[in-house]
Amino acid sequence: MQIASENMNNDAWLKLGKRVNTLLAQSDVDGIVITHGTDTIEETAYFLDLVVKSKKPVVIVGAMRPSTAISADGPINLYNAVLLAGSKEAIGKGVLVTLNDQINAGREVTKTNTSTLDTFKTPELGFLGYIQGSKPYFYRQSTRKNTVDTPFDIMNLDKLPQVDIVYGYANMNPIALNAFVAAGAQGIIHAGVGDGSLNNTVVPSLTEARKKGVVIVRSSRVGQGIVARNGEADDDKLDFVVSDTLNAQKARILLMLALTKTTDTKEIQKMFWEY
Ligand SMILES: NC(=O)CC[C@H](N)C(=O)O
Repeated sequence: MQIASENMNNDAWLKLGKRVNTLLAQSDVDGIVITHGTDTIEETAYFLDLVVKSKKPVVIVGAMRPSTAISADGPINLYNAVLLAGSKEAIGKGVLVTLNDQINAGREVTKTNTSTLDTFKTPELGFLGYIQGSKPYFYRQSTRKNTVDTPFDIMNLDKLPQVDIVYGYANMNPIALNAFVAAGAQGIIHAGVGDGSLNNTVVPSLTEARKKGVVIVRSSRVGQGIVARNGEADDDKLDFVVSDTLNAQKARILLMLALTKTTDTKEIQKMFWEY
């Protein structure tokens, strides 16, 4: 597909995931490079990290400068991506993202700057390694399960459950949340302030939604750190799930896939601690 990545959607992810799995099952394919717009690279990377059923390298790559710019970064990024996807070092590391001579994990990478070349980062936890002189150098690896070690199988799916994101802010109101639930959301990611705090104005609607069976995940708008269970809300009583370190857009990916397996909030919580 040739789309701007702001137009990425669930159907395209399913199509891409199936294609990647089909190609990786071939013995003459050693790895895959996917070129991708940078706006939603982090979502596609985590989606594939959870649904690809192979240890062969899958590398997603983008460029921050247009090809017409002075010192465009596309050519070097693409070159690095191909060598990474063909390297032994990248086998079993999950889906990887490379730009700017750095390698990040699909679960953790996020776009941190609207425009600069060094925009892709793994805040605090750090990137996995460098590519220098046509060689990948790895220093660390995510401890979270990916690819062959997750239970998610998309090969027979033609739709993903509706999960929407509600953003927290001072003077928040429940209008958007109520609209998502009325429109059939099966899951809501609440990107709360601080460590996932809930404004009093949305608690009744969240509680009501949960009673209707909607799974509520408390994430944070901060972008770094853990949202811990029973921290800023009584998750046990409310029967909510916490996102651990996943930002809202990544929590949405995991919750969609989790809901293809179960609606049990205890099981879903375990997934957020495991993947
Ligand atoms: N720098 C880019 O990747 C282009 C941004 C574009 N909006 C996209 O994500 O597809």
